[in-house]
Amino acid sequence: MVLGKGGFGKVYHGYIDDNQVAVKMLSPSSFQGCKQFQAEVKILMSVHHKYLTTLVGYCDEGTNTAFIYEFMAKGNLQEHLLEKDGDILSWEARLRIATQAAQVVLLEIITSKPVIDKSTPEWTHKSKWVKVMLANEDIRNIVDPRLHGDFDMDSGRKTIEVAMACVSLTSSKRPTMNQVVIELNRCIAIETARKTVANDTESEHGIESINSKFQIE
Ligand SMILES: Nc1ncnc2c1ncn2[C@@H]1O[C@H](COP(=O)(O)OP(=O)(O)OP(=O)(O)O)[C@@H](O)[C@H]1O
Repeated sequence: MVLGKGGFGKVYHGYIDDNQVAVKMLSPSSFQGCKQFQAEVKILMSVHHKYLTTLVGYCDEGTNTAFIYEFMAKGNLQEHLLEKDGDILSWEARLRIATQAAQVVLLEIITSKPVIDKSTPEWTHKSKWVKVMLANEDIRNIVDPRLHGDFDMDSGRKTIEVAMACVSLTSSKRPTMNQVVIELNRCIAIETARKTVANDTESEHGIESINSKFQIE
């Protein structure tokens, strides 16, 4: 069964003994190619992290080139974000995923793996729109409307600012991954507290306010 398709080629569902695995076959026309395959195997064999899918093996025999990963039963993030029906991810869950992803990126930076794609024309257009909304304090229009405003506005604004700063064209304006993780963790704390003290507006939880400011181009 085909699970999906990425830059290397198709990904199939399989078994090793009784364990489910995902087999990513390198297609002959793959634009990521053999060099990238070898680089990825080298990194994934040495890097282990709870937020990184584990590489359980690989095959590099003649024209048969494949990665074998542990099977992720809950599917991919994009499907969850774009899902029309069913459960949508809460703001808090999204923040946690972003923070965990940032931690992985941090790990990838430490291991010298390139991670961030350059901006596209579509992105330039979209980022201008986001900046206008941010300037107008109009973040409800930016955040997924299916959340119906069920998130803390301060945490929402800060998350968007962090995201925008991360994709600044000028590298000196981009925050470090440590800063990203710290800021997103603050956003999570605010969101968690908002839920915890929903019936107690006079919160005494001493949540740190978000004062730091990123420069956004
Ligand atoms: N370990 C896995 N467990 C379950 N499904 C997976 C797994 N790995 C990949 N898939 C499925 O296959 C699809 C393609 O994955 P793949 O990693 O090739 O693409 P990608 O995320 O675009 O990465 P890239 O193109 O950078 O290799 C995913 O979106 C997912 O649906």
